[in-house]
Amino acid sequence: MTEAAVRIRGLWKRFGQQVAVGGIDLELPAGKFIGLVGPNGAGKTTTLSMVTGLLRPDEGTVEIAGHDVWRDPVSIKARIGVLPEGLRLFERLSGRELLGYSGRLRGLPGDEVDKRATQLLDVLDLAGAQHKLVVDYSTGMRKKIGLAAALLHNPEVLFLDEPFEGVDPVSAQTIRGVLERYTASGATVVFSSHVMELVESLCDWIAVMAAGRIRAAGTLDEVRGVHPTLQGAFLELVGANGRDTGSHLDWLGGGAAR
Ligand SMILES: Nc1ncnc2c1ncn2[C@@H]1O[C@H](COP(=O)(O)OP(=O)(O)OP(=O)(O)O)[C@@H](O)[C@H]1O
Repeated sequence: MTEAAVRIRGLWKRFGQQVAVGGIDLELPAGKFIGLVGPNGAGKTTTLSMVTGLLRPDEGTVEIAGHDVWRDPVSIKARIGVLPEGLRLFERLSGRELLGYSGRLRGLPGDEVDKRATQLLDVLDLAGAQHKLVVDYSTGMRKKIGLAAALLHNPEVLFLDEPFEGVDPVSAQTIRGVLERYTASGATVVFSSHVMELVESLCDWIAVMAAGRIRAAGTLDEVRGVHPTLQGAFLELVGANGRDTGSHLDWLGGGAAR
């Protein structure tokens, strides 16, 4: 039995009448590349926000490496790295300054921060843009500098909300390599994505969410079950098989304005 990196029990979050997360119990195994997948509005971001201490749950507990996220926030924050959705960065700092600031905030010595920042900027192909202000970065560059800031203190568990969105294929390959190396050393990556092929090729372990609940969780083979692809299993698990794909939009196409 593998040790759990993250233990979620009875997690709930409501926004008014809307139940965003409706009672999740989940243990995420340590040292794995874990994919959290689900359709739009399934509750992935809300779950990740509660798990990383960014959003207070209505009910339930989350433990990371045996520490309660909401009772022991300081020790948790030293152990995790987070690339949140809608990442807010210090826009008026350059990429290098941002890493310098993040590293010092984490209590790392200045020369170690400089060394790690140089290596991360190189690996993520941001060295040429390191003195540019973050406000002038492209979407993909923002993801990469956010990822570098999340990795700088070598966390035990890394949480990434849609890390590959807006990232070009070359950078995606690099990010993948960095993350594979990171998990091979025993660390855990938890990431959310809509791209099933990507999840299928990267993840050892998957949790499928829909309407605020976990529909399936386990190894890739367990979640795929009898389906040849994760996409097939996903569509069945979230109840989207046989859904109308727009056949009634008979006015669409052909280019003639009518
Ligand atoms: N701050 C908020 N106020 C009100 N409703 C919210 C809020 N945040 C999320 N919700 C609602 O909670 C539900 C889950 O949203 P969430 O962003 O967690 O889904 P998601 O799985 O991350 O979706 P996506 O894949 O589209 O990013 C949605 O119905 C959403 O409208």
